[in-house]
Amino acid sequence: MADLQKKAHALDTADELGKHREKFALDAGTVYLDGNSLGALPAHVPARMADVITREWGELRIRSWDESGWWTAPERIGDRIAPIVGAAQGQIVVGDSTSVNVFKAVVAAARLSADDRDEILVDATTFPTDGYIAESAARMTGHRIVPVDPAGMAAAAGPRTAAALVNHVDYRSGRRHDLPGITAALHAAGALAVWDLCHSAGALPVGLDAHGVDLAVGCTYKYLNGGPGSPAYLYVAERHQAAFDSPLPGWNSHNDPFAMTPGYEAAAGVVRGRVGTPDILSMLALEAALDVWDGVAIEDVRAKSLALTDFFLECVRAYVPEGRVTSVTPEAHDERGSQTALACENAPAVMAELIKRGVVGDLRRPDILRFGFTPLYVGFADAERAARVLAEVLADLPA
Ligand SMILES: Cc1ncc(COP(=O)(O)O)c(C=O)c1O
Ligand SMILES: Nc1c(O)cccc1C(=O)C[C@H](N)C(=O)O
Repeated sequence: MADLQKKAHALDTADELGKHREKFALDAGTVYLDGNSLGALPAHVPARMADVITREWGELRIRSWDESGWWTAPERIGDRIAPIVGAAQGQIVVGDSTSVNVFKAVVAAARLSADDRDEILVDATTFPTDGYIAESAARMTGHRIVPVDPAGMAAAAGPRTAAALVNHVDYRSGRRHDLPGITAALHAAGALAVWDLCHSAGALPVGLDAHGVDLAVGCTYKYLNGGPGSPAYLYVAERHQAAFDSPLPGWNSHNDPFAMTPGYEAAAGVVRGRVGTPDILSMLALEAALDVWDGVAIEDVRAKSLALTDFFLECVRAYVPEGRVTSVTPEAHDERGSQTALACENAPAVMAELIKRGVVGDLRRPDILRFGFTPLYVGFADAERAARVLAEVLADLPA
């Protein structure tokens, strides 16, 4: 135990990203490993929100749509997210929930594809909302959903495939899927690639432009720390924007919204991914939260994320008796996101007790303990403590 604690100390001392932790509101008594569900609060956000509420809303009122830049916030904040996911400017718009953006992206992909293609492949292991929404979208566009395990996605794409909706990192297992390979295979089959980045954006490089992704969606409340219910985003590759035909053509995506004409005319660019009035308070909290990324390279975040999950597993192996937990997250670095998922008997009771003892992960029923590692604020001593407390809890609870 002392050896691993010493090692954690050495790793934390050498960690260039360690200094970012002080930017977050965290308490020393808690190891927070649930940033893959709700990211921690960047400490400067409350002051910014006080200004938004008292001055921008309270004093400027309606003038803030122009003078405080409220109207253009969805594109402006999209451009802040862009470098984190490897996109050039002008391709990401922020707003609505991930679910709503899945709907826009799947319908738009179906409309962008050739008429004789009637299948939409969907990650069979997807977070449920993507599956539900894709199924409804497909019914509306006259397509058929084909559930496919991501490992078989490249092989499943064929002449009838219009598009595929795939998660970059699986919410449950933490498995990272092969975004470049699957995207290339879909393109070779003449289909479009739609990616859900909820569990990868802010945790690892995505390379949307470099890999030729067509459309993508993601949330901002996990590794981007935007806050509970912060707006999601939609990526539309520049080459698709002119033909992007939104199924939700609200007035905010109109070419001249304040003309208030009865006929719809889509705005140019990614603005056509907007729908109605943006949720400005959440959006501006997200914008402020993104300040923590100034000067941070996503490659460095990835390197630390892998080191953290490696070290956590090393500590689990050292402390937890063989057979009590089984990692369902792949060992191979290129198949892993930024979480470790451990299958465990009696998992609900184990997670409840972990949380009581200050180690906050979460449970995915029936038997998965999820531990998310956010490299900007989680350190190696946290990983060691989490594994140690897990071993103590398991020793105190019957198998
Ligand atoms: C992969 C994935 N997609 C979508 C969502 C959620 O969508 P929404 O933001 O609409 O709740 C989550 C998590 O909540 C998720 O993990
Ligand atoms: N979005 C969430 C919420 O509103 C409440 C509780 C959890 C969430 C989540 O984000 C869950 C998460 N997507 C997951 O991977 O399980």
